[in-house]
Amino acid sequence: MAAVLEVRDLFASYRKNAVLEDVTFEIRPGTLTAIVGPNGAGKSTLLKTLLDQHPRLSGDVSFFGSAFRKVKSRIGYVPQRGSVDWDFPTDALDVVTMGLYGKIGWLRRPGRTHKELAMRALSEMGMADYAGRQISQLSGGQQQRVFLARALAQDAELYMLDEPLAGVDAVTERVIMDTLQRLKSQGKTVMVVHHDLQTVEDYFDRVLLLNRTVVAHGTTAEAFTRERLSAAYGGMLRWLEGKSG
Ligand SMILES: Nc1ncnc2c1ncn2[C@@H]1O[C@H](COP(=O)(O)OP(=O)(O)OP(=O)(O)O)[C@@H](O)[C@H]1O
Repeated sequence: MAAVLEVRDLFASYRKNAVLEDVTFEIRPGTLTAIVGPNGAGKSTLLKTLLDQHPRLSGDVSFFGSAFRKVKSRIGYVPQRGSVDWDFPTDALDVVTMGLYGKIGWLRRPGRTHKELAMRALSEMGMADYAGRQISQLSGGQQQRVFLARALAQDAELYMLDEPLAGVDAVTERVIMDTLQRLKSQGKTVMVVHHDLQTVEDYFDRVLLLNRTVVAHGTTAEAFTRERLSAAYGGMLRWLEGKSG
């Protein structure tokens, strides 16, 4: 089957500081992949560069065999919660409805069916009761659920999430992971920047281990090994001492 995402020889930097160097990998449909690596490894920059939010110096990126701008509506992106202005005066339902703009068209106003789609996505995330709540008045975990509802409403084929589990409680973590597993079982493709090494093996079937370049990529059993992790993190990882395999 054709790749959902193909990345070849990708380089990116901030001014003169190289962040991504010669990044090459391919994501197949129906997979759930954790993007793992130390702080500053370039995980967020990778997502932003793939999604044309950060310039690439060189390299090729194709989604479904096309450039990002041609297939945008098939890709749902959930940025890091901290990168968003949550004081912006809008409510949860509007945030989700705005995610539908690719479908609505920029010149048309959302109609009743769009609001219904958005409500359904909020309900799936257990957030229906908060539809009319200003987003500044939601907890971190609730904001994260609204963000995921927005991506769900978009009905994308590929979902890219930047640390969706950061700072959320155990219930929200469960809701989010169940949702991602369900998307996978529906044949969708999901890529998640993930920090908690303890849960990688439980939650994900594939791992892309990144430290400026791809250190390992494959099934969790292949890529998430002691050897590969120490290559990515250096000898600094105490947690590795207790890890088998
Ligand atoms: N806007 C920016 N301007 C300059 N340098 C930046 C900027 N954003 C990130 N960087 C630098 O680029 C490198 C990669 O950052 P990035 O946020 O992509 O890493 P990350 O793997 O997502 O890190 P973390 O796990 O801490 O979120 C870091 O050294 C960071 O300091």
